[in-house]
Amino acid sequence: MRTSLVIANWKLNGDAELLKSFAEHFHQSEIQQHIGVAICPPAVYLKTADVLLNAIGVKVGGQNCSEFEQGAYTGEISAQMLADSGCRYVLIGHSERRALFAESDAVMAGKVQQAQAAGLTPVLCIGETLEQREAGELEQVIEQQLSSACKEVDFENLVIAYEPVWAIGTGKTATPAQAQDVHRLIRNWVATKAPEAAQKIQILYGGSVKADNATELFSQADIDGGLIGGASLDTEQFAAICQAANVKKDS
Ligand SMILES: O=C[C@H](O)COP(=O)(O)O
Repeated sequence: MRTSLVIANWKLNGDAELLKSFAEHFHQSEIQQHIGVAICPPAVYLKTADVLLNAIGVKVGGQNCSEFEQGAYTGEISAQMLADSGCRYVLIGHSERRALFAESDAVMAGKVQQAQAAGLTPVLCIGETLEQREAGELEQVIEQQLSSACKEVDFENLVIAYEPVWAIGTGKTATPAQAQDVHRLIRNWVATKAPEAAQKIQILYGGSVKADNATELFSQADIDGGLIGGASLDTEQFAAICQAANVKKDS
């Protein structure tokens, strides 16, 4: 059985007070005893998150890591530094990194390898733009993003997040059927590389997930939870999304 995973991506938002509010809420609700729950705050709050959240079973993650292990790379944070700060996960290749910071497919493999070498679970983010979808390039884009990033990867220690770019922060969610189709495509692609891991790998959906659409999305056969942006800044709404993910899938 696959257990669900819900990850909060705070992006360039949040502060120590919001972390405290999360900690209080999850200390009470204990949903993290039934599904995986993680939070990716801005890097300067990771140690605070480590202290407040790891103790109650909510995992912590970075929003990005360097493709380099160490050296003269001003402003970068290595995967090992994230691990040292209490992280279990790191987001790799979020569409905002790709579009706004010119991260190409070419650097993804290095980041995934660095993350796994540091003992982190990379959360590889992939997804198509509206133009690509309308041009009939969906499958090609998804497979290209997967194959560029998954070189010498351990599929047993990988999470994939499907985030259609046109659904991120726009209020336009993919329909459950649209999302399920792509999640199945992703699982089938993983099966061609690692058949056993394909049934176990958690594939998350991201893009305007809210408390009121989470249940239908998470009930799809190949959707194993979510990567939540805007709605993760509201503790109660994020907790409701976590409750909606409390379903197990056959593996
Ligand atoms: O990492 C999260 C995704 O970018 C989704 O963001 P959103 O929930 O604000 O659409």
